[in-house]
Amino acid sequence: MGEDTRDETVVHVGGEPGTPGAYDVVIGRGIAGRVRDLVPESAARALLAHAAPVADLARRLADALADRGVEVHLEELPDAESAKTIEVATHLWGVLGRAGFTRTDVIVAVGGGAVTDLGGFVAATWLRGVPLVDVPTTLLGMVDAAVGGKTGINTAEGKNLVGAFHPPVGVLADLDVLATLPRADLAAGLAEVVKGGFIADPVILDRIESDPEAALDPTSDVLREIVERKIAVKARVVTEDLRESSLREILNYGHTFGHAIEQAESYRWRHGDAVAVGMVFVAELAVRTGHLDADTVARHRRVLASLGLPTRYDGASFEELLVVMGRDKKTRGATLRFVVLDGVGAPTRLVGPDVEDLRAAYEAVAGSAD
Ligand SMILES: NC(=O)c1ccc[n+]([C@@H]2O[C@H](COP(=O)([O-])OP(=O)(O)OC[C@H]3O[C@@H](n4cnc5c(N)ncnc54)[C@H](O)[C@@H]3O)[C@@H](O)[C@H]2O)c1
Ligand SMILES: O=C(O)C(=O)C[C@@H](O)[C@H](O)[C@H](O)COP(=O)(O)O
Ligand SMILES: [Zn+2]
Repeated sequence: MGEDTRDETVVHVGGEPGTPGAYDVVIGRGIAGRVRDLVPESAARALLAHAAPVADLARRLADALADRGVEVHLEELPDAESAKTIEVATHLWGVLGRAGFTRTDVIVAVGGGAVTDLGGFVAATWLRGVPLVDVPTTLLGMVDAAVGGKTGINTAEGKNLVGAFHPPVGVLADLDVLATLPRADLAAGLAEVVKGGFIADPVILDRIESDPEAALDPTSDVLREIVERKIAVKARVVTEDLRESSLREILNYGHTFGHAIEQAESYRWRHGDAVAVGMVFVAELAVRTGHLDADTVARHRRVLASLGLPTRYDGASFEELLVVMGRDKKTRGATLRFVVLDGVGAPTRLVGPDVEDLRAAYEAVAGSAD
């Protein structure tokens, strides 16, 4: 493992440092060696579960932990969403059981959001909870999935329907690992960054609008600034409301429709792409229900399109998507609930919208040009 440059920013999440559920997100460049500091001293064993494209990084992290005397078990996972299954979780529980993992041992998840969600779920459930270190290697993982403690897997009925809140003990976001990430995955990560702009931090939108190409360049200062801003938004929200009793719902902006697209398309759509369309849908819904002005909807389409993200969808029918949206975790009884905006940075809830308003928003998304 090379020398650290210690070009890093630390965002703290949770209560006082050292208290349960509190942890640091370390953001920087050339900082992979910091994994040694994030893995608890007490860990005698580490399960290092990783995505295939970052196998070299995983090996280097494993070597760094082995140098510290940790017994490391490396496991390469099926790609992307196919990692988030009960079969993969069962396989990892078997690895942990055979190796005798105890409550002081650690799981290190190295990959995109799919790997950190799955690794986090296994950490949450093994012995009812063991320490988790997240090393996100996609932009989306860094700005969203690895921060906040939501872990989970998919079932046949929908996205993330099984899971647990299980905060990591540390998150290592080394922007250098984004060098190999395809542009389409960078853009998908930026969809969640844009979400952070619309719900809480308009400066994010200003930065992207001023220079979308810089936002897509993992070596740029612009990308670093908006990554740090988005992580700060998420840290503030989950520190106040880890278990999504209220405020945390704002992080689900665009997700009710987005998750329905993902399931309807059998997870062939990237999560960030689906969320991009989901934000346009819910902005259209907000206009129809008297919350938002048309200019802000147009701004959604403009900023997303400037990053090459989709803003329209006409695959599955409205009726099909409505059924899936009914299984969204914000639904109460038969009442659908959406996060909508009263304006940029002013999220609120829309409870039980009229089905004709939902249909009109769907038609606006199905008919609009990218
Ligand atoms: N828990 C949360 O709060 C939360 C938040 C947002 C998203 N998510 C979940 O995250 C998942 C999406 O995450 P994602 O967008 O990172 O997708 P992903 O994990 O599927 O990764 C996208 C692709 O990039 C590859 N990859 C990873 N790192 C790479 C690298 N450095 N270079 C080249 N390729 C690399 C992966 O192998 C995969 O093929 C979804 O399942 C979504 O539900 C969870
Ligand atoms: O952290 C949250 O809370 C979010 O809603 C962040 C989302 O970007 C993320 O996709 C999350 O996994 C969605 O959660 P779910 O509860 O709708 O499954
Ligand atoms: Zn998301």
